[in-house]
Amino acid sequence: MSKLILIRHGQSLWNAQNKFTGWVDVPLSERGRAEATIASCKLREKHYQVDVCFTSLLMRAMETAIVTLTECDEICGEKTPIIQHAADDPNWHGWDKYEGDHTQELPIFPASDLDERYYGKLQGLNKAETAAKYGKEQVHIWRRSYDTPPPGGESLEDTKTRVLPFLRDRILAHIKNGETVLVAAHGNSLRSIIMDLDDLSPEEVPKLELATGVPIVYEFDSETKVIDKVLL
Ligand SMILES: O=C(O)[C@@H](CO)OP(=O)(O)O
Repeated sequence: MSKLILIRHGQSLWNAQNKFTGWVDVPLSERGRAEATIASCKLREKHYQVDVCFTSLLMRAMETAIVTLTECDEICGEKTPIIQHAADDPNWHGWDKYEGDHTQELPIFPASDLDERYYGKLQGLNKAETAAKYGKEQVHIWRRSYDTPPPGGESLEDTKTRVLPFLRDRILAHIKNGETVLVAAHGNSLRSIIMDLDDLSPEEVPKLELATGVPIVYEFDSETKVIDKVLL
């Protein structure tokens, strides 16, 4: 049975400082790495084996993917997770030049399509201070409404517009093959995916909150229809 395991990155240093992060490339905190370790153990307990992994280009999602896949490495089977960088730099001398045994590799594909929502002028600001300045209600609209973007940034609708083609063309292609896919990404790129899979309306999605480092596992039937969803 195909599975899609979604994981929001573990706590980042700016999550810990309550700052808007968006596209700023902030690494995990110590707690964030511990959350990814716990996620890895939970996946092992369930005997899940990952066939392919997708992450955003941002370090906090990549770190989460690597820790999740390597802490309890049974979830990779006997395979080695290897990052498959996009080879569009002419000076790139990377994995595509290597002609080894690709059957022993678990590919990790980093993709900007899965990046966090761009938070525009709010990036780097403290969330509580911003709420004190502009009002709690306004900041809640910027953070959780479907179609109102934060100043100079992306709305959830904008984020969903770039995430969904990637979900359909890249991620669900593996689900159709009966594979187990791990996606390590962000609150709002994952909200976009969950909105689609759970068929949530723009009125329902503001209530959807995702904890850091908690795997959400979807199971699909052979028609790529969701038949089960569990939070580990
Ligand atoms: O700051 C951000 O990039 C996101 C996720 O941490 O914040 P929010 O929860 O407001 O969407």
